[in-house]
Amino acid sequence: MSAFVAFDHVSLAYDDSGNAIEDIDLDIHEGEFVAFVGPSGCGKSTFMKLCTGLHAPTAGSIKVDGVAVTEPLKISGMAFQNANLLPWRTTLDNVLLPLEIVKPYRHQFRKRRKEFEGWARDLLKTVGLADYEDQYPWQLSGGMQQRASICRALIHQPRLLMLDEPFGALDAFTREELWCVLRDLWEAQRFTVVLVTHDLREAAFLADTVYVMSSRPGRVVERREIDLPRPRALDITYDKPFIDLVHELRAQIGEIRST
Ligand SMILES: Nc1ncnc2c1ncn2[C@@H]1O[C@H](COP(=O)(O)OP(=O)(O)OP(=O)(O)O)[C@@H](O)[C@H]1O
Repeated sequence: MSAFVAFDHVSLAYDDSGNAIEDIDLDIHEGEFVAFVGPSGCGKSTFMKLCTGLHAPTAGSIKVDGVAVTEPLKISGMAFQNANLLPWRTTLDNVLLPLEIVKPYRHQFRKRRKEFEGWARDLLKTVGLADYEDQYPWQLSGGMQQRASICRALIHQPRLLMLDEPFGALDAFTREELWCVLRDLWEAQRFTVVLVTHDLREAAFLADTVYVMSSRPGRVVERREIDLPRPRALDITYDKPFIDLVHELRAQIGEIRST
């Protein structure tokens, strides 16, 4: 299988203080769900910026879908720790936003608005927000806002979904609920996912492959395939194989932090 995202010995130095990430060499296949974990400051967000063309590498090269990344990618959707919904727009209108901005949809927006609203409504229904389409962000809980933010990231049917700590600000129960929301969306649509997280359980539950990064300069020190069968139910997170796996990942990061 050829790589969908290909990092070929990539390094990035933001300034003359040295590399933020160094010699990242990896392939992500189309439809794969990968997670990046590592100590704070190891370069997880930097990896995302490189992957989506928000920064250019200082060494090495990056290809997405066989094409060198030289400008911001149009085939990606993104969600972050803060939902960042626009407070003056309803949930539905927030979800529609990328279609007003991203090519080729923006030129068709007026003409196809009803159809696009249908897409947004379908997504909102999938994540349990059917009754909140007309509410404003301040009328939603943090978990609901993050659900809407994931819908917004997916509305233009991106082939690559980039998630930077998307559930980091949520309580443990809501977080686990949203793992399942994301799992179901991914099972149904099989877009490629790059998830950056501090939560090792989250990485192990959701991902096919977990990359562990070292402290600055961030290098990939471990590639771990998660061979737990799919679809995965939350219950598996209480089973021994899962707990052992998370312990191993934790021990590895502990080692990195102490060196
Ligand atoms: N725009 C920038 N200019 C200069 N240095 C930067 C910039 N962005 C990040 N860095 C540095 O690059 C390194 C990696 O930062 P990055 O945000 O990618 O790490 P991270 O693993 O996502 O961190 P965290 O887990 O704390 O979110 C850090 O040392 C950071 O200070």
